[in-house]
Amino acid sequence: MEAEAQDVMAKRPSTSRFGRVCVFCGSSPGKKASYQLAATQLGHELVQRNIDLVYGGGSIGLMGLVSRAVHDGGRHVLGVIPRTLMPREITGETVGELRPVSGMHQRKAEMARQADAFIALPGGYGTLEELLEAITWAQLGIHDKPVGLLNVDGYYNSLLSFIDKAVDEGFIAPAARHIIISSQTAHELLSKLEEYVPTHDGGAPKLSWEMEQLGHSPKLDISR
Ligand SMILES: CC(C)=CCNc1ncnc2c1ncn2[C@@H]1O[C@H](COP(=O)(O)O)[C@@H](O)[C@H]1O
Repeated sequence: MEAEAQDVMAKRPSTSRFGRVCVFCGSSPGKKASYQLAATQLGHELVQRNIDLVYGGGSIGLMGLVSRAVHDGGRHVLGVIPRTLMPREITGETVGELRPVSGMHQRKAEMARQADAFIALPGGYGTLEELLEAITWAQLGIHDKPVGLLNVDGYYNSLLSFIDKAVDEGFIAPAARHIIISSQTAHELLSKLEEYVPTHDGGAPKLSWEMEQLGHSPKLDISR
């Protein structure tokens, strides 16, 4: 194949079953350049597969890097942000569309509702909380959306070991261990997420995110 034709093939957008992916990540950049590089590479991978982004809004840390990479690549970026975090001195200058919500719970539900899959990059408490909630919701059958962990430089090795321990100790069902899909690279992770087939524990209830069941507003329906 001629070089020009190869170039066209390489640039040709691939198709994805995901229209939009939710990325959870640190509001800090982390100490290693590899974390920042991974955030940008994940953004490029989404662009290459024609996938839009929903995230927590804000231009700080890894959040800023992934959102800028997706926006600069021409895909839609939706930032969902509680009104209290909207002042620019808190979250910086954002790109794309910003959707204000009334609080942190509404933000998570809206991000989840808008996404076809979840990916966590390295991050701190906020990222862990968002990731674990997405996993918990999958376990309860509230959604069937794949949940991926971008394990950059082994950042999440100890979390994965802890989850294995929880399985060994009888607190997480072996079937639920498979909810988390992890990989060290964005390309491989997206490919695995595309192939993911949800398996449901026959005994687990299939919940819907409704007011009567969970005590929140009906806006928390995240089915898509
Ligand atoms: C008041 C304050 C410290 C604001 C920092 N600025 C922020 N702006 C927007 N979202 C944020 C911010 N800090 C944390 N988050 C949320 O928590 C997650 C990251 O938290 P963390 O850095 O992993 O723990 C993000 O996905 C986002 O949903």
